[in-house]
Amino acid sequence: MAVTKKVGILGATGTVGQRFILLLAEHPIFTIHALGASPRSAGKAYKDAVRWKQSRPIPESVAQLVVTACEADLFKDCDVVFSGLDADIAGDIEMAMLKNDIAVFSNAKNYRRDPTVPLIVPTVNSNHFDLIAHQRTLNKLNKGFLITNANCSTTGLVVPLKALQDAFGPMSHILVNTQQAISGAGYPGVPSLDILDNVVPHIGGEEEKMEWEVAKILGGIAQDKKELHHLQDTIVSATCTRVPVLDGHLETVSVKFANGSPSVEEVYKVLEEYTSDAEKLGCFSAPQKPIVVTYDPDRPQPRLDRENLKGQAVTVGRVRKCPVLHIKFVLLVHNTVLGAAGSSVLNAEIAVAKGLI
Ligand SMILES: NC(=O)C1=CN([C@@H]2O[C@H](COP(=O)(O)OP(=O)(O)OC[C@H]3O[C@@H](n4cnc5c(N)ncnc54)[C@H](OP(=O)(O)O)[C@@H]3O)[C@@H](O)[C@H]2O)C=CC1
Ligand SMILES: N[C@@H](CC(=O)OP(=O)(O)O)C(=O)O
Repeated sequence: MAVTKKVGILGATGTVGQRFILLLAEHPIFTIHALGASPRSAGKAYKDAVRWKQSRPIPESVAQLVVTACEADLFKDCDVVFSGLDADIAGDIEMAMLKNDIAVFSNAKNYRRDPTVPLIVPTVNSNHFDLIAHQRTLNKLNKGFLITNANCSTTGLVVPLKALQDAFGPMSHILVNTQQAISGAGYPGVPSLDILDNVVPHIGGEEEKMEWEVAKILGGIAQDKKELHHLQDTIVSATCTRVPVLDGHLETVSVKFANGSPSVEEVYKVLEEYTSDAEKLGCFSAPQKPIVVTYDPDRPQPRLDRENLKGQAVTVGRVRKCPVLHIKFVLLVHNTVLGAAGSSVLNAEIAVAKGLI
Protein backbone atom coordinates (compact mmCIF):
# COMPACT_ATOMS: atom_id res chain seq x y z
CA MET A 1 0.00 0.00 0.00
CA ALA A 2 1.21 3.53 -0.83
CA VAL A 3 2.67 5.59 2.02
CA THR A 4 0.19 8.31 2.94
CA LYS A 5 1.09 11.99 3.12
CA LYS A 6 -0.27 14.35 5.77
CA VAL A 7 -2.01 17.36 4.28
CA GLY A 8 -3.23 20.67 5.64
CA ILE A 9 -5.95 22.83 4.11
CA LEU A 10 -5.75 26.62 4.49
CA GLY A 11 -9.06 28.40 3.97
CA ALA A 12 -10.74 25.08 4.71
CA THR A 13 -14.10 26.70 5.44
CA GLY A 14 -14.39 28.58 2.13
CA THR A 15 -15.90 27.62 -1.22
CA VAL A 16 -12.64 26.15 -2.51
CA GLY A 17 -11.78 24.76 0.93
CA GLN A 18 -15.02 22.76 1.00
CA ARG A 19 -14.11 21.21 -2.36
CA PHE A 20 -10.73 20.27 -0.91
CA ILE A 21 -12.49 18.53 1.98
CA LEU A 22 -14.65 16.48 -0.41
CA LEU A 23 -11.72 15.57 -2.67
CA LEU A 24 -9.37 14.66 0.18
CA ALA A 25 -11.63 13.00 2.77
CA GLU A 26 -11.23 9.57 1.16
CA HIS A 27 -8.05 10.05 -0.79
CA PRO A 28 -5.73 7.02 -1.15
CA ILE A 29 -2.45 8.88 -0.52
CA PHE A 30 -3.40 12.12 1.24
CA THR A 31 -4.74 12.23 4.80
CA ILE A 32 -6.27 15.41 6.17
CA HIS A 33 -4.15 16.41 9.15
CA ALA A 34 -4.82 20.11 9.80
CA LEU A 35 -7.46 22.66 8.86
CA GLY A 36 -6.84 26.39 8.89
CA ALA A 37 -9.11 29.41 8.50
CA SER A 38 -9.56 32.91 9.91
CA PRO A 39 -9.46 33.87 13.59
CA ARG A 40 -13.29 33.79 13.41
CA SER A 41 -13.19 30.03 12.84
CA ALA A 42 -10.08 29.03 14.82
CA GLY A 43 -10.79 26.88 17.87
CA LYS A 44 -14.15 25.62 16.58
CA ALA A 45 -15.02 22.13 15.35
CA TYR A 46 -15.08 22.18 11.53
CA LYS A 47 -18.83 21.52 11.42
CA ASP A 48 -19.47 24.58 13.62
CA ALA A 49 -17.04 26.87 11.80
CA VAL A 50 -18.12 26.16 8.23
CA ARG A 51 -21.18 27.31 6.31
CA TRP A 52 -21.34 24.07 4.34
CA LYS A 53 -22.76 24.62 0.83
CA GLN A 54 -22.05 21.28 -0.85
CA SER A 55 -24.78 18.84 -1.88
CA ARG A 56 -22.88 16.00 -0.15
CA PRO A 57 -22.68 16.10 3.67
CA ILE A 58 -19.53 17.03 5.60
CA PRO A 59 -17.43 13.84 5.74
CA GLU A 60 -17.61 12.32 9.24
CA SER A 61 -13.83 12.12 9.47
CA VAL A 62 -13.64 15.91 9.19
CA ALA A 63 -16.72 17.22 11.01
CA GLN A 64 -15.14 17.17 14.49
CA LEU A 65 -11.61 18.29 13.53
CA VAL A 66 -10.72 21.55 15.22
CA VAL A 67 -9.93 24.46 12.89
CA THR A 68 -6.74 26.35 13.72
CA ALA A 69 -5.26 29.69 12.77
CA CYS A 70 -3.15 29.62 9.59
CA GLU A 71 0.20 29.72 11.40
CA ALA A 72 3.12 27.89 9.86
CA ASP A 73 4.07 26.20 13.15
CA LEU A 74 0.67 24.53 13.31
CA PHE A 75 1.20 23.01 9.84
CA LYS A 76 4.85 21.97 10.25
CA ASP A 77 3.96 18.25 10.37
CA CYS A 78 2.20 18.43 7.00
CA ASP A 79 3.88 17.06 3.88
CA VAL A 80 1.59 19.21 1.74
CA VAL A 81 -0.47 22.33 2.35
CA PHE A 82 -3.35 23.19 0.03
CA SER A 83 -4.42 26.81 0.09
CA GLY A 84 -7.92 28.07 -0.62
CA LEU A 85 -7.19 31.36 1.14
CA ASP A 86 -8.67 34.68 0.25
CA ALA A 87 -6.12 36.58 -1.86
CA ASP A 88 -6.08 39.49 0.64
CA ILE A 89 -4.22 37.34 3.16
CA ALA A 90 -2.90 34.41 1.09
CA GLY A 91 0.42 36.07 0.20
CA ASP A 92 1.93 36.34 3.68
CA ILE A 93 0.50 33.07 4.98
CA GLU A 94 1.64 31.00 1.99
CA MET A 95 5.11 32.56 2.15
CA ALA A 96 5.38 31.71 5.85
CA MET A 97 4.51 28.07 5.02
CA LEU A 98 7.10 28.01 2.24
CA LYS A 99 9.78 29.42 4.56
CA ASN A 100 8.98 26.51 6.90
CA ASP A 101 9.97 24.14 4.07
CA ILE A 102 6.40 22.98 3.36
CA ALA A 103 5.12 22.11 -0.15
CA VAL A 104 2.37 24.65 -0.87
CA PHE A 105 -0.30 24.39 -3.60
CA SER A 106 -2.05 27.76 -3.88
CA ASN A 107 -5.32 28.77 -5.52
CA ALA A 108 -4.80 32.45 -4.92
CA LYS A 109 -3.55 34.93 -7.50
CA ASN A 110 -0.72 36.39 -5.36
CA TYR A 111 2.28 34.43 -6.72
CA ARG A 112 1.04 33.53 -10.21
CA ARG A 113 3.21 36.18 -11.85
CA ASP A 114 6.33 35.35 -9.82
CA PRO A 115 8.89 34.08 -12.37
CA THR A 116 10.20 31.52 -9.87
CA VAL A 117 6.73 30.04 -9.21
CA PRO A 118 5.22 27.61 -11.74
CA LEU A 119 1.59 28.25 -12.71
CA ILE A 120 0.41 24.72 -13.39
CA VAL A 121 -2.78 23.30 -14.88
CA PRO A 122 -2.22 19.59 -14.27
CA THR A 123 -3.48 18.33 -17.63
CA VAL A 124 -1.52 21.00 -19.53
CA ASN A 125 1.94 21.94 -18.23
CA SER A 126 3.09 19.55 -15.52
CA ASN A 127 6.56 19.80 -17.14
CA HIS A 128 6.84 23.18 -15.37
CA PHE A 129 7.48 21.20 -12.15
CA ASP A 130 11.02 21.04 -13.52
CA LEU A 131 11.49 24.59 -12.19
CA ILE A 132 11.15 23.38 -8.58
CA ALA A 133 14.79 22.39 -8.14
CA HIS A 134 15.82 25.96 -9.01
CA GLN A 135 13.14 27.43 -6.76
CA ARG A 136 14.40 25.32 -3.87
CA THR A 137 17.96 26.46 -4.45
CA LEU A 138 16.91 30.12 -4.51
CA ASN A 139 14.92 29.76 -1.28
CA LYS A 140 17.34 27.35 0.43
CA LEU A 141 14.63 24.71 0.82
CA ASN A 142 14.96 20.93 1.10
CA LYS A 143 11.43 19.65 0.64
CA GLY A 144 9.26 22.76 0.43
CA PHE A 145 8.16 24.54 -2.73
CA LEU A 146 5.31 26.73 -3.96
CA ILE A 147 3.20 26.30 -7.05
CA THR A 148 -0.04 28.00 -7.97
CA ASN A 149 -3.17 27.08 -9.88
CA ALA A 150 -4.42 29.25 -12.67
CA ASN A 151 -7.54 31.36 -12.56
CA CYS A 152 -10.57 29.06 -12.99
CA SER A 153 -11.55 30.51 -16.40
CA THR A 154 -7.96 30.38 -17.64
CA THR A 155 -7.80 26.74 -16.56
CA GLY A 156 -10.73 25.75 -18.75
CA LEU A 157 -9.35 27.69 -21.69
CA VAL A 158 -5.79 26.36 -21.75
CA VAL A 159 -6.72 22.67 -21.87
CA PRO A 160 -8.14 22.69 -25.44
CA LEU A 161 -5.66 25.41 -26.45
CA LYS A 162 -2.76 23.15 -25.44
CA ALA A 163 -4.17 20.31 -27.56
CA LEU A 164 -4.50 22.69 -30.52
CA GLN A 165 -1.06 24.24 -30.03
CA ASP A 166 0.63 20.81 -29.87
CA ALA A 167 -1.09 19.73 -33.08
CA PHE A 168 -1.28 22.86 -35.24
CA GLY A 169 1.47 25.12 -33.91
CA PRO A 170 1.23 28.60 -32.39
CA MET A 171 -1.96 30.62 -32.20
CA SER A 172 -1.72 34.31 -33.02
CA HIS A 173 -5.13 35.48 -31.73
CA ILE A 174 -7.52 34.13 -29.10
CA LEU A 175 -10.89 35.72 -28.33
CA VAL A 176 -12.75 34.38 -25.30
CA ASN A 177 -16.06 35.31 -23.69
CA THR A 178 -16.95 33.73 -20.33
CA GLN A 179 -20.24 33.09 -18.55
CA GLN A 180 -19.07 32.39 -15.00
CA ALA A 181 -20.88 30.68 -12.15
CA ILE A 182 -21.58 32.47 -8.87
CA SER A 183 -19.55 29.98 -6.81
CA GLY A 184 -16.52 31.60 -8.45
CA ALA A 185 -17.07 34.64 -6.26
CA GLY A 186 -16.82 32.66 -3.00
CA TYR A 187 -19.33 32.99 -0.15
CA PRO A 188 -21.56 35.01 0.26
CA GLY A 189 -20.33 36.27 -3.12
CA VAL A 190 -22.57 38.17 -5.53
CA PRO A 191 -25.75 39.56 -3.89
CA SER A 192 -28.89 37.75 -5.06
CA LEU A 193 -30.46 41.06 -6.11
CA ASP A 194 -27.58 41.57 -8.53
CA ILE A 195 -27.50 38.12 -10.10
CA LEU A 196 -31.06 36.70 -10.17
CA ASP A 197 -32.80 37.35 -13.51
CA ASN A 198 -29.60 39.03 -14.67
CA VAL A 199 -26.13 38.87 -16.21
CA VAL A 200 -23.34 41.06 -14.82
CA PRO A 201 -20.82 41.94 -17.55
CA HIS A 202 -17.88 42.62 -15.24
CA ILE A 203 -15.70 40.51 -12.92
CA GLY A 204 -12.95 42.64 -11.42
CA GLY A 205 -9.47 41.73 -12.64
CA GLU A 206 -10.62 38.55 -14.37
CA GLU A 207 -10.00 39.59 -17.98
CA GLU A 208 -6.47 40.79 -17.23
CA LYS A 209 -5.68 37.49 -15.48
CA MET A 210 -6.94 35.43 -18.41
CA GLU A 211 -5.09 37.53 -20.94
CA TRP A 212 -1.81 37.20 -19.03
CA GLU A 213 -1.88 33.66 -17.59
CA VAL A 214 -2.34 31.84 -20.93
CA ALA A 215 1.13 32.95 -22.09
CA LYS A 216 2.86 31.61 -18.96
CA ILE A 217 1.05 28.27 -18.94
CA LEU A 218 1.40 27.54 -22.67
CA GLY A 219 5.01 28.71 -22.72
CA GLY A 220 8.07 26.50 -22.36
CA ILE A 221 10.85 26.01 -19.86
CA ALA A 222 14.51 26.89 -20.47
CA GLN A 223 16.93 24.03 -21.08
CA ASP A 224 18.73 24.70 -17.78
CA LYS A 225 15.31 24.53 -16.04
CA LYS A 226 15.85 27.86 -14.31
CA GLU A 227 13.38 29.98 -16.27
CA LEU A 228 9.94 29.80 -17.85
CA HIS A 229 9.52 31.19 -21.37
CA HIS A 230 6.17 32.88 -21.95
CA LEU A 231 4.47 32.85 -25.35
CA GLN A 232 5.45 36.07 -27.12
CA ASP A 233 3.28 36.21 -30.21
CA THR A 234 -0.16 35.22 -28.97
CA ILE A 235 -2.74 37.93 -28.25
CA VAL A 236 -5.60 37.01 -25.91
CA SER A 237 -8.72 39.18 -25.56
CA ALA A 238 -11.20 38.19 -22.82
CA THR A 239 -14.65 39.43 -21.85
CA CYS A 240 -15.89 37.99 -18.55
CA THR A 241 -19.48 37.92 -17.31
CA ARG A 242 -21.24 36.51 -14.23
CA VAL A 243 -24.42 34.48 -14.80
CA PRO A 244 -26.95 32.89 -12.43
CA VAL A 245 -25.44 29.37 -12.51
CA LEU A 246 -24.20 27.64 -9.34
CA ASP A 247 -21.09 25.85 -10.64
CA GLY A 248 -19.43 25.65 -14.05
CA HIS A 249 -17.91 28.36 -16.22
CA LEU A 250 -18.98 28.31 -19.90
CA GLU A 251 -16.61 29.94 -22.41
CA THR A 252 -17.01 30.74 -26.10
CA VAL A 253 -13.64 30.82 -27.86
CA SER A 254 -12.35 31.85 -31.31
CA VAL A 255 -8.80 31.11 -32.38
CA LYS A 256 -6.51 32.14 -35.25
CA PHE A 257 -3.47 29.96 -35.96
CA ALA A 258 -0.14 31.40 -37.11
CA ASN A 259 0.24 28.67 -39.76
CA GLY A 260 -3.26 28.60 -41.25
CA SER A 261 -6.52 26.98 -40.28
CA PRO A 262 -7.05 23.28 -39.63
CA SER A 263 -10.39 21.77 -40.61
CA VAL A 264 -13.20 21.29 -38.12
CA GLU A 265 -12.72 17.50 -38.43
CA GLU A 266 -9.01 17.81 -37.66
CA VAL A 267 -9.78 19.90 -34.57
CA TYR A 268 -12.32 17.38 -33.27
CA LYS A 269 -9.82 14.55 -33.77
CA VAL A 270 -7.06 16.41 -31.92
CA LEU A 271 -9.36 17.26 -29.00
CA GLU A 272 -10.54 13.63 -28.80
CA GLU A 273 -7.01 12.26 -28.84
CA TYR A 274 -5.37 14.72 -26.43
CA THR A 275 -3.69 13.10 -23.42
CA SER A 276 -1.63 14.47 -20.54
CA ASP A 277 1.06 13.24 -18.17
CA ALA A 278 -1.46 13.14 -15.32
CA GLU A 279 -3.11 10.02 -16.77
CA LYS A 280 0.18 8.52 -17.90
CA LEU A 281 1.58 8.84 -14.37
CA GLY A 282 -1.47 6.96 -13.08
CA CYS A 283 -2.59 9.77 -10.78
CA PHE A 284 -5.68 8.92 -8.73
CA SER A 285 -7.58 12.12 -9.61
CA ALA A 286 -6.57 12.26 -13.27
CA PRO A 287 -9.57 12.21 -15.61
CA GLN A 288 -9.57 9.29 -18.08
CA LYS A 289 -8.94 12.00 -20.63
CA PRO A 290 -8.48 15.76 -20.19
CA ILE A 291 -11.13 16.73 -22.77
CA VAL A 292 -14.63 15.34 -23.17
CA VAL A 293 -15.83 16.14 -26.68
CA THR A 294 -19.54 16.60 -27.22
CA TYR A 295 -21.15 16.58 -30.68
CA ASP A 296 -24.61 17.64 -29.47
CA PRO A 297 -25.57 20.96 -31.06
CA ASP A 298 -26.67 22.46 -27.73
CA ARG A 299 -23.86 21.27 -25.45
CA PRO A 300 -21.83 21.76 -23.29
CA GLN A 301 -24.20 23.12 -20.64
CA PRO A 302 -23.23 23.85 -17.01
CA ARG A 303 -25.98 21.79 -15.34
CA LEU A 304 -25.54 18.78 -17.63
CA ASP A 305 -21.79 18.68 -18.19
CA ARG A 306 -19.96 20.13 -15.19
CA GLU A 307 -19.59 16.75 -13.45
CA ASN A 308 -18.08 15.06 -16.53
CA LEU A 309 -15.20 12.83 -15.37
CA LYS A 310 -15.78 14.06 -11.80
CA GLY A 311 -15.25 17.68 -12.79
CA GLN A 312 -11.59 17.12 -13.74
CA ALA A 313 -12.14 17.24 -17.53
CA VAL A 314 -13.01 20.19 -19.75
CA THR A 315 -16.01 19.56 -22.01
CA VAL A 316 -15.69 21.01 -25.52
CA GLY A 317 -18.30 21.17 -28.27
CA ARG A 318 -19.73 23.23 -31.11
CA VAL A 319 -16.44 23.29 -33.04
CA ARG A 320 -16.97 25.21 -36.27
CA LYS A 321 -15.24 27.55 -38.69
CA CYS A 322 -14.98 31.15 -37.51
CA PRO A 323 -15.61 33.69 -40.28
CA VAL A 324 -13.42 36.27 -38.48
CA LEU A 325 -10.57 34.15 -37.07
CA HIS A 326 -10.13 30.43 -37.93
CA ILE A 327 -11.93 28.08 -35.55
CA LYS A 328 -14.50 28.64 -32.79
CA PHE A 329 -15.86 26.37 -30.06
CA VAL A 330 -17.60 26.30 -26.67
CA LEU A 331 -16.08 24.86 -23.50
CA LEU A 332 -17.20 24.18 -19.96
CA VAL A 333 -14.99 23.87 -16.87
CA HIS A 334 -16.07 23.03 -13.30
CA ASN A 335 -14.71 26.14 -11.60
CA THR A 336 -14.25 24.73 -8.10
CA VAL A 337 -13.00 21.28 -9.21
CA LEU A 338 -10.57 21.49 -12.17
CA GLY A 339 -10.77 25.30 -11.85
CA ALA A 340 -9.57 25.24 -8.24
CA ALA A 341 -9.25 22.45 -5.64
CA GLY A 342 -9.24 19.59 -8.17
CA SER A 343 -6.25 21.08 -9.99
CA SER A 344 -4.33 21.48 -6.72
CA VAL A 345 -4.99 17.90 -5.66
CA LEU A 346 -4.02 16.52 -9.07
CA ASN A 347 -0.92 18.73 -9.12
CA ALA A 348 0.07 17.33 -5.74
CA GLU A 349 -0.44 13.76 -7.00
CA ILE A 350 1.82 14.57 -9.96
CA ALA A 351 4.42 16.01 -7.58
CA VAL A 352 4.32 12.77 -5.56
CA ALA A 353 4.66 10.71 -8.76
CA LYS A 354 7.67 12.85 -9.76
CA GLY A 355 9.29 12.30 -6.35
CA LEU A 356 9.04 15.95 -5.29
CA ILE A 357 7.05 15.17 -2.14
N1 LIG B 1 -14.27 29.99 -6.05
C1 LIG B 1 -13.60 29.65 -7.16
O1 LIG B 1 -14.16 29.11 -8.13
C2 LIG B 1 -12.15 29.92 -7.26
C3 LIG B 1 -11.42 30.59 -6.27
N2 LIG B 1 -10.09 30.79 -6.41
C4 LIG B 1 -9.29 31.46 -5.37
O2 LIG B 1 -9.25 30.61 -4.21
C5 LIG B 1 -9.22 31.39 -3.03
C6 LIG B 1 -10.41 31.05 -2.15
O3 LIG B 1 -11.61 31.39 -2.82
P1 LIG B 1 -13.04 31.03 -2.22
O4 LIG B 1 -13.01 29.70 -1.57
O5 LIG B 1 -13.99 31.29 -3.30
O6 LIG B 1 -13.18 32.15 -1.04
P2 LIG B 1 -14.11 32.14 0.24
O7 LIG B 1 -14.36 33.55 0.57
O8 LIG B 1 -15.28 31.24 0.06
O9 LIG B 1 -13.17 31.50 1.39
C7 LIG B 1 -12.07 32.20 1.91
C8 LIG B 1 -11.34 31.38 2.97
O10 LIG B 1 -10.27 32.19 3.50
C9 LIG B 1 -10.36 32.21 4.93
N3 LIG B 1 -9.87 33.47 5.48
C10 LIG B 1 -10.41 34.71 5.31
N4 LIG B 1 -9.71 35.63 6.01
C11 LIG B 1 -8.72 34.95 6.64
C12 LIG B 1 -7.67 35.32 7.54
N5 LIG B 1 -7.50 36.59 7.92
N6 LIG B 1 -6.82 34.35 7.97
C13 LIG B 1 -6.97 33.08 7.59
N7 LIG B 1 -7.96 32.65 6.76
C14 LIG B 1 -8.82 33.58 6.30
C15 LIG B 1 -11.83 32.03 5.23
O11 LIG B 1 -12.00 31.57 6.56
P3 LIG B 1 -13.33 31.92 7.45
O12 LIG B 1 -14.43 31.00 6.99
O13 LIG B 1 -12.88 31.63 8.84
O14 LIG B 1 -13.64 33.36 7.20
C16 LIG B 1 -12.21 30.98 4.18
O15 LIG B 1 -11.82 29.71 4.62
C17 LIG B 1 -9.20 32.86 -3.47
O16 LIG B 1 -7.88 33.30 -3.51
C18 LIG B 1 -9.83 32.80 -4.86
O17 LIG B 1 -9.43 33.88 -5.63
C19 LIG B 1 -9.44 30.31 -7.50
C20 LIG B 1 -10.10 29.66 -8.51
C21 LIG B 1 -11.51 29.44 -8.47
N1 LIG C 1 -12.57 35.25 -10.21
C1 LIG C 1 -13.01 33.88 -10.39
C2 LIG C 1 -12.57 33.05 -9.23
C3 LIG C 1 -11.26 33.48 -8.67
O1 LIG C 1 -11.18 33.67 -7.49
O2 LIG C 1 -10.26 33.65 -9.51
P1 LIG C 1 -8.75 34.02 -9.09
O3 LIG C 1 -8.22 32.88 -8.29
O4 LIG C 1 -8.02 34.18 -10.37
O5 LIG C 1 -8.76 35.29 -8.28
C4 LIG C 1 -14.52 33.91 -10.55
O6 LIG C 1 -15.07 34.88 -10.11
O7 LIG C 1 -15.14 33.00 -11.05
